[in-house]
Amino acid sequence: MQNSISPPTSTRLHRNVYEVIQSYVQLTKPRIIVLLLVTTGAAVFLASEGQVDPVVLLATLLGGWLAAAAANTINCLYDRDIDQIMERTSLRPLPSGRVRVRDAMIFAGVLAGLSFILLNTVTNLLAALLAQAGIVFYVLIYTHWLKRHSTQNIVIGGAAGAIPPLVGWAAVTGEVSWSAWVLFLIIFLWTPPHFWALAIYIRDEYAEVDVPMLPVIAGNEVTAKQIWIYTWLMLASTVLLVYPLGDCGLVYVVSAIALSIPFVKKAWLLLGDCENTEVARSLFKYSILYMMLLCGSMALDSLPWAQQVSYTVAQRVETLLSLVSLGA
Ligand code: HEM
Ligand SMILES: CC(C)=CCC/C(C)=C/CC/C(C)=C/COP(=O)(O)OP(=O)(O)O
Repeated sequence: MQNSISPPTSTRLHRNVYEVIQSYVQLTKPRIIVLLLVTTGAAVFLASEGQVDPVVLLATLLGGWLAAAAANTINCLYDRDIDQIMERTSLRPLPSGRVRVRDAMIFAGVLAGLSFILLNTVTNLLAALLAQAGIVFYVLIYTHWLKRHSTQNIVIGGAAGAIPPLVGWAAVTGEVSWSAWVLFLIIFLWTPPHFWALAIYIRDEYAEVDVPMLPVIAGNEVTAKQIWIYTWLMLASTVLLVYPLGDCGLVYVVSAIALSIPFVKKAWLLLGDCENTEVARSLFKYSILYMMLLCGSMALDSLPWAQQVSYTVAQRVETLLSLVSLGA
């Protein structure tokens, strides 16, 4: 007989199924994947020059999601010892025992395999191999080799997080052009301000588990200076899509300039007040919004109406300049 206080068996079963699914989803670090996919999507739009094939777009996003989910699951497996100690990560599915190690391994293998099959079948081999390279780089170079051994861990290891746009570009064109490498460069240079801002306000947690993040070893002042330098390098790299590559036009230019102002302001504030964790938190949060909107502006800019706007404005400017030079 059913106990009058406990919920009926079917409700409990539903709750259990829901909790299991939730645990596996958490293992993939889903919120981070959203932004990785936004960068992939931007590459698909740019490479398609306004003629996006919805099947390619969907397959690339799904394949990219599967690969990133596999990479994050393996990272959770590898780091479960330190994740158990850090407050921020202690409730993750592996340290809290909600998912078994063996099951997580199988899950990661299945995700990686499905990613390869999907990308290779619907797009091409290069895109599939690049996604697998992203997993290998993130797991071996970042998680295994650098994370616990170098203050430059996220600079070099951060290259893994810059691979998704290469996957997107390759999925559309079958190759990786200069424009794809510029997208890679933008995300590569964005990663230090993104992560070190966070590392400044959770420095003690990393110190507790002996992970040599820059603020732990070199202090906040050095980290804030590095953030300042990388911010400018990253902003300079965003120009390359306009000149010399000519991939983006007016919508992107206006957005990139507007979005860069708060970035510089927050990095500047941190430079002057590097112990202020609220400023660091605000820069970390803004770095995410910045990348999301910058990629959105690239996608918008690739659409025919935006190309038309850029063309019309360029023509008017040219006419104006020739009138000015005639008058001079
Ligand atoms: C080595 C490079 C990177 C490191 C070490 C890093 C590290 C982190 C960490 C520790 C967090 C906090 C996660 C948490 O609270 O559990 C975070 C959040 C986040 N990261 Fe990164 N990150 C890197 C690169 C990237 C890249 C390339 C992207 C996407 C393009 C990205 C997107 C995000 C997003 C969207 C969040 C917020 C997640 C949330 O709202 O919970 N990160 N990052
Ligand atoms: C193409 C492809 C599949 C590329 C892989 C891209 C990828 C999964 C990037 C993740 C970057 C990231 C969130 C690092 C944080 O790891 P962490 O271990 O420092 O974070 P934690 O302390 O929160 O665990």
